[in-house]
Amino acid sequence: MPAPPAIQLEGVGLDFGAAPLFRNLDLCIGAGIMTVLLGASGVGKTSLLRMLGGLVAPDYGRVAAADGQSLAGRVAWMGQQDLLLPWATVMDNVMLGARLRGDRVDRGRAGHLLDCVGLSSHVADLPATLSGGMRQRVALARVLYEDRPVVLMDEPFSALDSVTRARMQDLAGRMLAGRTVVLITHDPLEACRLADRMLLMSGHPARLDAMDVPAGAVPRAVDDPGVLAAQSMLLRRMLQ
Ligand SMILES: Nc1ncnc2c1ncn2[C@@H]1O[C@H](COP(=O)(O)OP(=O)(O)OP(=O)(O)O)[C@@H](O)[C@H]1O
Repeated sequence: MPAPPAIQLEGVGLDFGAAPLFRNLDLCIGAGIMTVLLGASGVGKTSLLRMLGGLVAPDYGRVAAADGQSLAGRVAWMGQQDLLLPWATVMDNVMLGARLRGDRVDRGRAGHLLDCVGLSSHVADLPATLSGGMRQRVALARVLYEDRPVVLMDEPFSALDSVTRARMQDLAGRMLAGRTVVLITHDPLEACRLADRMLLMSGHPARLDAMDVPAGAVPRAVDDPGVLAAQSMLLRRMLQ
């Protein structure tokens, strides 16, 4: 994998209608680490992620990789909607990006990733036959298959039951290590397990405050005392 870049936002402003969502925002998304974004609904987390991925252009300022190269082709995206093609099998959905680019597909690797997300018996199924949580796991396998240095994830585990969610956090924490990852979540435990850096967004226009991160390598254990203490502090802060 090519070296993962840092991503720099300089003087970024974004307006939707009259209300400014961002004004003069300066932020560096660290290279090769997992940055977790938290904040109330509607504060602008998805909009920030979309700017990082080049899906929305800022009204002011610039968003660019710190290595000076284009971000195009270096980003894998996992949105709130799984965006699975309804007429393609689970296996074909995982390899969709490669097919669309005309790259050689690797069924062995796709099968291995589907095994990792617990869907090895569903490779030939169509998405409509899966539950919401299973579809989310297909989308996770697809992001992992893309093998990109930058990975942007918008509430990737929101539809999962708590046991499967903990397993997918472990998998994502291990398999995305060393990449530049930005993950949005509403779940303080998820944030404390996965964050190398944690940012809490609040206000209009939005500001970003760095929160303390528990010690230890990602993914941290669900019952790690440092994780549990940080989780309750974070929840208290989010309630304010
Ligand atoms: N394309 C758009 N056109 C107009 N307004 C938009 C657009 N996209 C987002 N907004 C508005 O910008 C604000 C922030 O939306 P955004 O989806 O970024 O919030 P969020 O923090 O990710 O929320 P959630 O946690 O509910 O997903 C909201 O008020 C939303 O209505």
